[in-house]
Amino acid sequence: MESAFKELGEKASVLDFDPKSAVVGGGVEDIYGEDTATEDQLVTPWTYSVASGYSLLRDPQYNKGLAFTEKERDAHYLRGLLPPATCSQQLQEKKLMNTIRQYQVPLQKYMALTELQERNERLFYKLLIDNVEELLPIVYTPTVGEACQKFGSIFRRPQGLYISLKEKGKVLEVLKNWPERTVQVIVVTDGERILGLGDLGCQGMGIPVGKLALYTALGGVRPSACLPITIDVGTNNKQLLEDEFYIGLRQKRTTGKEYADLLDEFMSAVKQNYGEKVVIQFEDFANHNAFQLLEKYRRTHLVFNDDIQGTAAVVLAGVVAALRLVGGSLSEHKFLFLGAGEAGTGIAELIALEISQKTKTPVEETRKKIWLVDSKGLIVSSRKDSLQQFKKPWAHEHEPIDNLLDAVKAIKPTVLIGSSGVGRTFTKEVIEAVSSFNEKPLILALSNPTSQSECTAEEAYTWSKGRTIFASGSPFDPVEYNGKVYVPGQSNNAYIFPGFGLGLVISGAIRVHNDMLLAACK
Ligand SMILES: NC(=O)c1ccc[n+]([C@@H]2O[C@H](COP(=O)([O-])OP(=O)(O)OC[C@H]3O[C@@H](n4cnc5c(N)ncnc54)[C@H](O)[C@@H]3O)[C@@H](O)[C@H]2O)c1
Repeated sequence: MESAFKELGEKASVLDFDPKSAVVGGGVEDIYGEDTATEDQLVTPWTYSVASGYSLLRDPQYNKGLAFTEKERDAHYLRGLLPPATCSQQLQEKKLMNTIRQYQVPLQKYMALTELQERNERLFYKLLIDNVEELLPIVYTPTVGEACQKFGSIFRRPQGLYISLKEKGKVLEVLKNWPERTVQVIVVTDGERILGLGDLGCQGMGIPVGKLALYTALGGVRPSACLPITIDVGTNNKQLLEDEFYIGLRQKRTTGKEYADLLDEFMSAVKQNYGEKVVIQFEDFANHNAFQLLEKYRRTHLVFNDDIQGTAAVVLAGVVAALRLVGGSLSEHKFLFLGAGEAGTGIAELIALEISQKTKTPVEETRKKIWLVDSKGLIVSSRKDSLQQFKKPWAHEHEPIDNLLDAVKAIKPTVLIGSSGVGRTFTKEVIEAVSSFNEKPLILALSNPTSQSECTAEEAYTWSKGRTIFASGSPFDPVEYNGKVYVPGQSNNAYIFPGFGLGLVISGAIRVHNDMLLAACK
């Protein structure tokens, strides 16, 4: 098969590699602890082997299947390796969409798309771009959640990079095993809080893979510049630990110093290998790590936590857009959240910042318009000592309330936001209560996947007698109520992270700031 490869050496840069844009980083800390951009340095060009013939048909990056033209078949030693017919990409797309639409089970559609990605990457992205509304729920929430749950059983070819405790001390070497040298966006998870499904350990890989597919389909970032990574530090999911098909480390999650050291090694290795300007998107980390990691690395790396910051930007954008229907300015509204984790407190803070900027009021004041309920009830000042750090700014003066319904009645919010990851928590009583003092209540049921949504679109419209302005994290179909069709919105960070990440890449940013998020949501 050797003859089937053409050693192109430096010429390969024309195809896939631009040495001028490649940098190696390091970063020097300045006296304020903020490090500054590293001077771009040229790196030695790699020698690339570009497949032809039989190997080309098995190289997903370049394979076109029957869409190879007669001329290409001659040029790339493909004669006889394909049936005589040629078929345009449009026709291939039509055929595949027909096949995918025939599958009744969403997971089968997911698997068909994964196989396509592994076979013919260009066609996969063409399909995704042209049919984004139809395929988004497959490669992303809700189906990707099920795919992660069953990842071990449906696992065929590895996608992305796995860094486990076994690789401690060798993370840089692992990164060097990845075939692409020019990486612009990394999405990384440790699998501890996959959607609202909890700890899925190593099987969380479906999330970075799905998110990065959207970076390409919606953001236009080249697939080869996207790197999905799962950091496997074990799992506390007993079912997975006992599952013979589980693909991850079979041990309880490591915490404390060992966890922090591995993350540290990873973050430095990324910078060393890909430079300063690679976006590192943290995804589906549990909140006890997510806030700390963001705080720790936001001054030294181009990091972005989609659950905290992406969700915040997209929800603020949604709320501002909804004001055209519900009336009033942002500062005239009162917000109540169910769920005070990454999504909830992230959104709350960005809303408070926007009001602060608009009204020239200190953010400590504007936060008072926003209330949060967690698993122990309304967050109030008497609970302050026992609250996690990220909840403390939301502990306002109020008597304790231990459930959502009473909190709704007491606070009388105009906007009700669900971000607890617990399904069916916006009950009939809750929605009726919020509808009793609002002409048009704004209700956002953000928890994913569909099974964890705080309520369905149908429940929201029916229980509010068609008055709610509603959006959800996972998509719902339009609902007919009293002879009128209501089309629910989808409030999901998928609307923002691909564009936000692209913005970071093309602007050459080296840090993420809140102003960028506010600009993105506008
Ligand atoms: N739509 C989107 O774009 C989007 C973005 C991010 C997260 N989410 C979804 O939001 C949910 C939460 O994500 P997160 O990252 O904030 O998780 P998290 O674990 O950081 O936060 C969950 C919060 O909910 C609280 N909680 C748990 N059970 C509760 C209960 N029974 N009653 C009240 N509060 C309860 C917890 O105390 C915690 O404050 C997940 O389902 C996730 O998929 C959606």
